[in-house]
Order: sequence, then C-alpha cells, then structure tokens
Amino acid sequence: MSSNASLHAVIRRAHLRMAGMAISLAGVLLLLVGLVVLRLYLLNNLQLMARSLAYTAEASLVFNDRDEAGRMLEQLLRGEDVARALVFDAQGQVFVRWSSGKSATGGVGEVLAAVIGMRPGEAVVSQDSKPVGRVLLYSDGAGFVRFLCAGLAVLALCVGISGYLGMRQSRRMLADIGEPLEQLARVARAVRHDRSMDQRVPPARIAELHELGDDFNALLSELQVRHERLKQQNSALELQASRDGLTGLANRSHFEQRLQQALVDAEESGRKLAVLFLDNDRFKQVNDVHGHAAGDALLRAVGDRLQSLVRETDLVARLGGDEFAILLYPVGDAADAQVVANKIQDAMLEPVITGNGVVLSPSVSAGIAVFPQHGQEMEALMDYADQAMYEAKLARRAERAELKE
Ligand SMILES: Nc1nc2c(ncn2[C@@H]2O[C@H](COP(=O)(O)OP(=O)(O)OP(=O)(O)O)[C@@H](O)[C@H]2O)c(=O)[nH]1
Repeated sequence: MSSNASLHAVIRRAHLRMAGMAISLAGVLLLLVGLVVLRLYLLNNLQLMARSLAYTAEASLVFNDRDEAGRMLEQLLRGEDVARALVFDAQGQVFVRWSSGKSATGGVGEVLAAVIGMRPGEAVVSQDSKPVGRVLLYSDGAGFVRFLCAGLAVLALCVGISGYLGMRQSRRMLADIGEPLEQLARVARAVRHDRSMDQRVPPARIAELHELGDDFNALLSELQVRHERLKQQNSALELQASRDGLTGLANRSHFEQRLQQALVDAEESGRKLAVLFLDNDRFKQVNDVHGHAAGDALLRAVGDRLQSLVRETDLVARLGGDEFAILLYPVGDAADAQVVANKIQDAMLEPVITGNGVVLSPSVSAGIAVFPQHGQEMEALMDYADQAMYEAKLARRAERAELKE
C-alpha cells in the first residue's frame, strides 16, 4: 500500500486551508475595523455622558455639595459602561470620585480599552460661561468585550460553515476529478492483472479527463486487437506444433503428452487404456515403385481411415515415417482393443486410389499394449506395443512367404 496522500485528502485539505485562511483574514480585518468604529462610537457616547454630567454637576460644584455630587454620579452612571468618574473643582482638585466597583468583565474590558487607546470622556463644568470644574469618565470596556465575544462567535460560526462548505466542495471536485482517475486506474489494473481488454473508461465531466479517457480507451482497443491477433497466432502455432503436417493427425509429442495425461487419469480412476502401434507394410516399395507422392497419398488415406474408426475420446497420431499409433481411452480390456485392431485390418482391405489413378493396397501390422497389465509407464507400454507390432509384422511376412511358395 502506498504511503502517498490520496487525492481526496489533498483536495479536502486544500479546500479547508483556503476556506480557513479566507475566513480568518476576513474575520480579523472585520474585527479590527469593527473595533475602530466601536471605539469612535463609545468615545462619542462617553463624551455625551460627560457633558450631561457636567451640566448636572454644576450646582453641586457651585454649592460645594460633595454628597449631592456623589449621589448624582451614582444615579446617572450606575448600569452604564463606565468604570470610573472623576469630578474636579476649579482648582483642578478632585471634588468627587465614583467607581463602578467590581467590573462586569473582570477588568478585561478596561485592559482592552487601554490597548486600543480609548481616551476618557471629558467635559468642562461652567457657570455663566466660566469654568468651575471638569468631569472625566473612564470606559469599563464592556462594549468592546461584548463586540469581541459576538465577533469571535460569528467568526467561529463562519469557519464552521465554510469548513462544511469546503468539505462539500471537495467532495464534488473529487467526484469530478477523482472518480474518472479511479476508473482509469481500475481499468488499467484489470488489464494488467487479468488481461481483460474489454473494459472501457466511462465518460468524464471534465473535458481534459474525458479526452484522457478517450485516448486510453482507443489505446485499449488497439491493444485488444493486437492481443486477439496474438492469441490466434499462438493457438495456430500450438495447433501446428501438435499436428503432423502430412496427415493432419496428432504428432508424436502430442500423442505422448496425451498418453501421459491419460495414464495419470487412469491410475486415479482405476480405468484401463490401450495403445495400438501400427506400421505400414512394405511401404518403401510403394515409394520406390509409384513415387513419393503416391506414398504420401497412401499415408493420408491410412490416417483418414484410422481416424474414422475411433471414438472422439481416442487419439490417432502419426509418429513419423509410416508409423501410426492410437490411444484408446478408456477401454474395457484387451479384447476391446483387439476389436478395434480387427476393424483396422478390415478397413485396409479396400484399395487406395491416388489422384493419378494409381491403385495401392494398404497394409498395416498392429501391436497392442494395455494399461495396466502390459506396463505402468508410457515407455514400457510403447515398447510393448512396438514389440507386439514387430511380431505381427514377422508373422505377416511369413504368411506372405508361405503364400508365395
Ligand atoms: N512418401 C513418404 N515416404 C516416407 C515418409 N516418411 C518416411 N517415408 C519412407 O517410408 C519408408 C519406411 O520404410 P520402412 O518402414 O523402413 O520399411 P517398409 O518398406 O515399410 O518395410 P516394413 O515395415 O518392414 O514392411 C522409408 O522408405 C521412408 O523414406 C513420408 O512422409 N512420405
């Protein structure tokens, strides 16, 4: 298994990274802009409050009534986003001070207000256009904290939504890019492992991938044609390698191969088989008297006759020269093989007439070997059949000699 990242993972990571970066950047910029605007707004508010306090505190300053001033501050500022308030008299001495006590934001707001440079709200207390004091109001920064909390919550929500949308987008992209590539890989694997050339890549939505699929399919079609041609050539070659060129029968190596298989099978199944060895008699004479072509015609005719006498499961082969062999499998016993040998002798009684009108009298000597009684191995059975054939040939020669006398 490859350790490379999958296309799906790469696309998903890219989408998430892009969405995260875009949202974070936009969020941070919006927060900064929001803070600047909020600072202006809160400053304005503080300024208005300071002015209103200056107006209300005028009487207390004129009559030097600190208690009244304190009550007035408490009444006006309690519940507002103000941390501290200072009222100064005409000499710049603190006339009264007010503090909201424990901050609602635990001091975070004030730190935040200080960080973003929030100035205190300031207003001059005057009587008949003559300054009699001054009011200073310090924000507790609760507005900033509320804004920040809401902003961060919205930012988190946006990151979540864009993450979800990014995933969906990556899934869609994967369907458009990843699936065609996977199909391509699947077909390539099938061709490589199973040689299944009939598979094709389905059309893709993306033009470039579609073209790639088309080219790949065209290549596969070409490969398929070549593969088929090769297969045909191979089977033709195989057939050629297992056939005898003159008679079209099986050749010696194919006969031996089939005999070996039949022996294994017979061994396992307990069935019997027989090998018939056949050799043309006085064949050299046919060649010498009538020519090689006539000899060939005789060999072909003998082969045809032998083939017509056996079952489909049996095998007739030309071993070479004027020698033939037949594998009879399965057979009941030696008598069954003898029946076939007798039929062969009957079939040879009819003369062979060559294309030139030469009349030839075919004659074959046959030897039979039966598995398992005449041999367990192929060589032993062949030798036995050969020997039997040779004895039959000698007997026929003697018979002919007797007839001549
Ligand atoms: N026409 C033809 N003759 C072949 C072919 N192959 C081998 N021969 C000839 O077949 C003859 C085989 O002769 P032998 O088996 O030795 O002798 P025979 O005349 O059959 O004698 P016996 O078997 O003893 O009766 C040889 O003369 C070979 O040249 C072939 O493909 N075509």
